[in-house]
Amino acid sequence: MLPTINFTETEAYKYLADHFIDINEKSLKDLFTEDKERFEKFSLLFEDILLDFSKNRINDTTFALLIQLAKECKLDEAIKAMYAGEKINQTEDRQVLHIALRNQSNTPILVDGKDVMPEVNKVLDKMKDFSARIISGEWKGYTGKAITDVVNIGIGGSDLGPVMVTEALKAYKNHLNMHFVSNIDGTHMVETLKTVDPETTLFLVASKTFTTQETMTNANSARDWFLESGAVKADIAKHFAALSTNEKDVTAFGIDPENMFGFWDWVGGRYSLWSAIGLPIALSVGFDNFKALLQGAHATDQHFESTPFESNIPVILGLLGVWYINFFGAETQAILPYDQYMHRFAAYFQQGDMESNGKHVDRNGNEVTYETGPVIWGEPGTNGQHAFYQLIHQGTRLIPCDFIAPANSLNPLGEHHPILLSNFFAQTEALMNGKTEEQIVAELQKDGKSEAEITKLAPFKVFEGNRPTNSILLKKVTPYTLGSLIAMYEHKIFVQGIIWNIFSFDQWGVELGKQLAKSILPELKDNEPVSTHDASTNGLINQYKNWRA
Ligand SMILES: O=P(O)(O)OC[C@H]1O[C@H](O)[C@H](O)[C@@H](O)[C@@H]1O
Repeated sequence: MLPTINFTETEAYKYLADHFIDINEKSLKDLFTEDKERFEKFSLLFEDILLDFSKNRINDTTFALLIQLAKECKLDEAIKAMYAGEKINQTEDRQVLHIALRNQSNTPILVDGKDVMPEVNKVLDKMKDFSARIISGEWKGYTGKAITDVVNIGIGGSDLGPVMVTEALKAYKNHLNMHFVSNIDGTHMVETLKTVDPETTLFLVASKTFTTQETMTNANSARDWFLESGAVKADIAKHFAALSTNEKDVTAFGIDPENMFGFWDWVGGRYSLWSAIGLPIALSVGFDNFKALLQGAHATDQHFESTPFESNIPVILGLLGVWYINFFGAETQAILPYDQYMHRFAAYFQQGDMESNGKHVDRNGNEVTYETGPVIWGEPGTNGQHAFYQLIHQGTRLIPCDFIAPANSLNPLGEHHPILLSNFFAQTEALMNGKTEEQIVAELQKDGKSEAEITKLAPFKVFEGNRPTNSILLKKVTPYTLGSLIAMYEHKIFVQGIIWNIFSFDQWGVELGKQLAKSILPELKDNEPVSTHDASTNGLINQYKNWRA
């Protein structure tokens, strides 16, 4: 069982609330002037990842109080409970053991007294064997040709992780063409099928439950398309595999259980890329790279489990988020990777974070009296700079940003990478220091502007600065480093969920819309006007019925 402490009633919270008044007066610039050791104190090197959190609105006292907050909220007990396989997903009565999927040390992890590692390793071995046969061309389609294209059909956690990682690791990719169909919008499937050949395409039906409406509808359409190509039912075994926990429905769909890659209900959908759901990753970059991804995540898991909070990266990232959300009133968190390959990283953590911590009821079942999970958003640099950074620099909201960049490019092309990184360094510096009115005036005077022009323009050109950022510098984007980085963000989400006293591993909030869609679907069959809903919904449905061809 997880502790159920209201963090706003802790000693640390009360001190932090007072201390916030002091810190809120201070500029980051002053904090750097006051403390020459600031970078050394507030940065951590973990293997090939440097986290610099010195450009945050904290000082020694803030840091100590945040650590105290984590301790008072019994974060240590919560971490132990997760690693020990306790059923910390209490509303679904399940363990939370994505750490077992990447437990490369292979130490026993018990679920209801039974070590899960032999099963985990069995599926990994099956993935290894299967991916090798597909990649080498030994596996043949129904007309004897090797597989050239893989279409993953899944949504949410059965899509976003594999998409994000296969994109992030594109530089390590083999000849297989990867496609991902998630949306129920027929366009997604139709446009994908236009580019593939049934004789050389492998479909992966990825669904933890194997009941998700979008995925099952897409999978049925893919199977129909395949059978219309001249293939017969028996050929399905050569072109369809399932990544699921639900063997019964996989078999009913017509997929050979031999082609089923299983996982378990103690793997949350948004934490499942390390399981059989990661098969598209293993196919795209080879199993050794997939294993390296797991190893990187495992290294973070060990760090998170055993490092004192003061130098524990996920703990620090989580606490900084709490500091901004609950004391400064920040509503969002931007994730800004300066790496084109990582262009889906923020989208991935939109599900990871917002589905986990978008909760308004605490672990006692009471309405919370404080803010919880932030809105996660972001785009790769430098594109974002030319789009929304204006608001980050000069808008009215405080937006904590994580800047992520690799020191080495996987595509060194002329001066591109130094230019990219100069922007990465410049942005956090600009956000911190801003630009004062005196600096602006001096600049305008130098440009020969008149006093009248200077007075008119200066206020618009001031940057108040003092905007907090984390910088995460990676030596290079490798499968291992990426695995470590993803796991850091996962555990950060866990830390925040514990502090906020919410359940991070259920997702009841996605159910209502699904239920209503199911009851509306039969109403769309005929052209009779509906009157069973509110006026707005009736009006929309009836206009749709009028307009549809
Ligand atoms: O893998 P599936 O069972 O098809 O689920 C796919 C997705 O569906 C749901 O809407 C959940 O909110 C997600 O957490 C999940 O990842």
